[in-house]
Amino acid sequence: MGNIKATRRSKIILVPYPAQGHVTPMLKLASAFLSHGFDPVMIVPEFIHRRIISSIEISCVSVPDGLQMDAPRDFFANEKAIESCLPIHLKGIVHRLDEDGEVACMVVDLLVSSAIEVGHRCGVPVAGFWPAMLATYQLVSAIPDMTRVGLISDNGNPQVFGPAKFLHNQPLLSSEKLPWLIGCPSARKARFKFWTRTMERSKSLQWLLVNSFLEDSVDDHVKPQNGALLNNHSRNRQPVVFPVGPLRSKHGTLKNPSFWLEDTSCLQWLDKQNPGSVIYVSFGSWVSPIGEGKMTGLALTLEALGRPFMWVLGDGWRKGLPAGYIDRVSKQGKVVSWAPQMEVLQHKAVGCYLTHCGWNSTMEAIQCQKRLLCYPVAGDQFLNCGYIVQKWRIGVQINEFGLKDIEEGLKTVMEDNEMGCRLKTLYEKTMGEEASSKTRSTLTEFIDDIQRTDESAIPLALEILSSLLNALRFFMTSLIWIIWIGPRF
Ligand SMILES: O=c1ccn([C@@H]2O[C@H](COP(=O)(O)OP(=O)(O)O[C@H]3O[C@H](CO)[C@@H](O)[C@H](O)[C@H]3O)[C@@H](O)[C@H]2O)c(=O)[nH]1
Repeated sequence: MGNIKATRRSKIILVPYPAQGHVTPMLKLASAFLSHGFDPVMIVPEFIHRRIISSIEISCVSVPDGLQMDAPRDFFANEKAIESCLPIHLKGIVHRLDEDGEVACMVVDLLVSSAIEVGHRCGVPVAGFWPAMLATYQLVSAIPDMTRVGLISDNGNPQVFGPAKFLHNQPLLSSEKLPWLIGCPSARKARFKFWTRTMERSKSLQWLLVNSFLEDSVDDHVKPQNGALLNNHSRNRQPVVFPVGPLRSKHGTLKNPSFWLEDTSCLQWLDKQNPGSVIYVSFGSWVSPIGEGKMTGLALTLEALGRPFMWVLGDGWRKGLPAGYIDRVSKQGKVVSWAPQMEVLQHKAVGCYLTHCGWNSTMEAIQCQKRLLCYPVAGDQFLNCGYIVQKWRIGVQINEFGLKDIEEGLKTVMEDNEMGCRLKTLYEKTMGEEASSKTRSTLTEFIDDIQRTDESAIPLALEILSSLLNALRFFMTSLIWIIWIGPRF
């Protein structure tokens, strides 16, 4: 690969979805572009910009989202901001950054699909980004096929009931757990509409970078060359998929992209616990609270287990904790609002991780080789859980928070010696030396591709210019003929 700085197009604009689980992998991608010699520029709403700007070494531009600074930013508030407020501001930023034709490409999280259209309108090449598992992308991109064969209705409601294989080679998934089936019927309908619009817009993309490796789910794809995948499973046009994950941060460029202050006192607490004894509990950053009844049940069960536990509980999650609970369990359990999760998972005291199965947390657990107790809550988490439990067998699913349920789950994960071996094998397969080098070369392949597009754009531009000049010459000749020569006959 040539030196990018020596060429004109050195900027890559990255547009993440405004949530921690999306911004973190996008920053890791930005960091990878930086080490390839590009100047990555992240575009984030003001409320995120304020929180991360001092801790990252990637250029970051803030954009208004039209919401009050302290207003809740749930899925639908974000959707409104992305559809109505982002495009106009983003267009101005892209024009400014591309003033001298410096932008090589825009990388847009598929969940911010209005930005795809902005990129096209500004004449900048656009690549999509999928921060989660390839299998989930395949599942949502199969929506038209699923509707056509009657698996789901036109509104996304399942027409089959119970566990089913929605795509060949994927684990069983209950039809009620399809990624858009969240909340009341009108919310489900609105989410399904969001996904159909997202996938429709993504058809205009030439490339899709996925924060995932080749899971056992890609036989609907053919491999045209090296690491890239050409999706041929649907009649619909699809972008070429580049599995560039799981993305990991390069030291120095990403100190701490956390939206919230990390409570590092939990690390000293972990230092005092016996190796492999602690249950780490966290439901990520984006999941809505699971309800007061379930919270009470989980709190009492963790206490009754008599084992040390560390629990991440943001303010909104504390409703349902028994009165005085945190003080009462303080010898046995450490409760924090936000933790330095990677350091926690790397700690030898942590024996297993009770998780919501968010994709980033799943990859971090594999990286740190921690066994999983899975309690998926919404969206892609059920499919991720299917892979963890049915395919990779590195964890078990917990359906209830009763003492017996958790005790049995713990027994299974902690006493299964083979599970440790499977985790090690999976780590090697996904993040070992060979896997990392493959990931790097897949990213290089993508970069070569955008540069080829850039080079081929110059002859195309010259060709268009020459056609315009020919047309102009023809017009002028005709005009001269009409004005000067015509009247003489
Ligand atoms: O105390 C904490 C808790 C979490 N994290 C980090 O926050 C991220 C959480 O990401 P993830 O596990 O993917 O969960 P969510 O934040 O909930 O992510 C949303 O986005 C993901 C990527 O699309 C989806 O897989 C999830 O289902 C969706 O909820 C991870 O990097 C964690 O290390 C911390 O740093 N400290």
